[in-house]
Amino acid sequence: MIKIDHLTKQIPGGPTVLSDISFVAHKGEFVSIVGASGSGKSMLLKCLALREKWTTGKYTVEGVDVLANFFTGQSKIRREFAFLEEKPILSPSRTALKNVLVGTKYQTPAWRMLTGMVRNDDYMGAMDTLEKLGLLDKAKQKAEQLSGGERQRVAIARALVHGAKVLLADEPISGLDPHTSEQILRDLKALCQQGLTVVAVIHQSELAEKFSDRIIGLNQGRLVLDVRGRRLTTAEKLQL
Ligand SMILES: Nc1ncnc2c1ncn2[C@@H]1O[C@H](COP(=O)(O)OP(=O)(O)OP(=O)(O)O)[C@@H](O)[C@H]1O
Repeated sequence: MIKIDHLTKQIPGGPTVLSDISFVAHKGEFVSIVGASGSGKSMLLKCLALREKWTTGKYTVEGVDVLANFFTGQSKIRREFAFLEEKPILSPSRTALKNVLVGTKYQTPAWRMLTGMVRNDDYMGAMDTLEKLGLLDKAKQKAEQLSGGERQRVAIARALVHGAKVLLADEPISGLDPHTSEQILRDLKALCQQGLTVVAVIHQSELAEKFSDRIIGLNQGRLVLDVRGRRLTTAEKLQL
């Protein structure tokens, strides 16, 4: 379980961009973060990924205080939490399969990223994962020839192959057409049913309602909604 207690982030010498945020995300849950532009969604996700520091507050994973424990806290997050960028960074001249196998700088040693060398027995797992995400026929295609939705799914496959138990996705469907957006969210939902935890920034609240188990709503850095297992009421939507 991921647990955030009273997290506040103040930019040094600047504004407070997250104020007193508390929520939990259980294993296998699909949690959407919604809110207007500038409400702090990406900042919250980056704090969860340890890409940003917060000012006060406690972050625990499986009961372990993340900041107080290096190996069972910070190191575990770096190993098991994958951050999915809005526009995934793939190596354009490498195939989808090679991108999945090689991993990112957070997932794999630098020498492997540079040389592209992988173990033969890793191939089967990568192909299985690409198949699960409907990309088997694209495995040998160069990343630069893939569509936006396919690139996003390659990034998801890459995270899974490198052992991600939690996906932190920053607007994973931004710029994609409605059909592809739903396909990606359906894939993520199916992975949650297999035990993956997903925390995703989603701009369209109707898609968040359709696919997520829990909706966290932010307004000007404050948590204004924490809704589980149902759609948002009109009054709740007005709070965003
Ligand atoms: N380094 C920084 N210095 C000052 N302000 C910052 C910094 N980083 C973020 N902010 C501010 O924090 C607020 C929240 O930013 P964040 O990117 O989390 O918003 P968001 O909800 O993800 O917005 P969007 O939906 O437009 O991507 C914004 O007002 C932003 O300007």
